This record gives sequence, C-alpha cells and structure tokens, in this order.
Amino acid sequence: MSTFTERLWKHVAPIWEKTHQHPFVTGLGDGTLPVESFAFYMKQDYVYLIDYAKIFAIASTKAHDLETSAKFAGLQEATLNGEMALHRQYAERFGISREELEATEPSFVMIAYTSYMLKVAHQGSLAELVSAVLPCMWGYWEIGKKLAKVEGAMNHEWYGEWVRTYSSEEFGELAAWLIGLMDQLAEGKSEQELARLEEHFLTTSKMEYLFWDMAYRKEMWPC
Ligand SMILES: Cc1ncc(CO)c(N)n1
Repeated sequence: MSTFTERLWKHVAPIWEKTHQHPFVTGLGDGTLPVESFAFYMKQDYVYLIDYAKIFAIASTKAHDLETSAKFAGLQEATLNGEMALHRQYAERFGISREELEATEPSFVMIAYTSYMLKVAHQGSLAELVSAVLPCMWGYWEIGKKLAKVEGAMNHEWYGEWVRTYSSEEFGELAAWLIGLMDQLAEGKSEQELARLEEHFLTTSKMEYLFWDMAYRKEMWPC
C-alpha cells in the first residue's frame, strides 16, 4: 500500500515538474538567473518567512504530543535564526539594511500565499496545517537536491550558498520529518478529509510556482 504523501506527490507531480523547469529555478543552478531577480526574491522571501515562522508557532500549539510541539517550536527557531540569517547575509552583500529588509513591501503573490497558509493554520486541524506547509519544505528540499547535482552550482558566488543550504542534510532531515508527520496524521482519516488535505497541498504547490515566477518578473501590484 502506498503512503498518503506518495499519493500527494503523484497528484502534484506536473506542478512540481513545471516548477523545476522555471527559469528562476534552473537559473539558480546554472548561474543564469539575473541577480536583480534574486535580490527581489530574497526580500519577498524574508517577509514570507516572518509569516511562515508564525505558522510553526501555531502548529506547536495544535500538536497532539510534547515531542511534536517541541519539534515545531524548533522549526520556528530554525526559521527565524537559521534560514533568515541566510537572507540577512545576502541582504548585507546587496547593501540592503536589516530595517529595509524587514520593511519590504509585500508583493501580491507573497500576501496571497502566506494568507492562505495562515488561514488554514488558524482554522484547520494540525493535519490541514501540515498539508498546507509541506510543499514549502518538501519542495525546497527537492529543488536543493536537484540543483546540488548541477556542475558548479554549489560553488557559485551568488547562488552557491542558497543551493548548499537547501540541499543540506540538516534541511533534508526537517523535510523528512514533516513528510513522516503528514503520513502519521493522515492515518485513519476519511476520504473526505484526505481530499481536503490534498486540496491544500495542491494549492500551496501552485503558490510555490507563482512565488518563483513573481520573483523572476519582479512582480509587485498592478495598480
Ligand atoms: C516561498 C518559500 N517556500 C519555501 C521556503 C523554504 O523554507 C522558502 N524559504 N520560501
């Protein structure tokens, strides 16, 4: 019998494939990504991560046992002080101050994405919350692993650090843990409930694609 996350994987395979082929993602690997698009991404991703970290805090309060609660608290900490340190470091190289970084005006896609996850986090079950955030972590892990195999990607002067972070064993372990938790939480759920989890997973997988595309085009509000 296949696991629930295998089912999720099959369901979003075309979207993830399209994401892997997006010029932002391929450009991170082969170095063809314009640095201005990367800087735009860094700023939007920084404000994205502020919301993302809050979702882990909500998850910690919704956890069914102490171990899971502590794990989510750890994820919040790792996001705020680990992952976001990467962004602060990049910002420094771009000559963007910490204040400016934090005050980034959110793009339409960034707000749509985190608002959706925050809504699910506040209103849904822990399983729903996990299904909504899983494409973020699992998707980055897949991209990291893929780009790590591209010649020279790990040592690129701008994007090497990014590739090393998201292909790291440390990041992979967190992703694997969240995948395992999703399977655990899906156990014994009705088909109707599973379909709802699948819907969240599909929606945020599409949002991930949109986020890359928004950054590539440096897209803000149309008016
Ligand atoms: C948009 C986005 N998705 C996922 C991650 C991984 O944490 C990130 N930093 N940004």
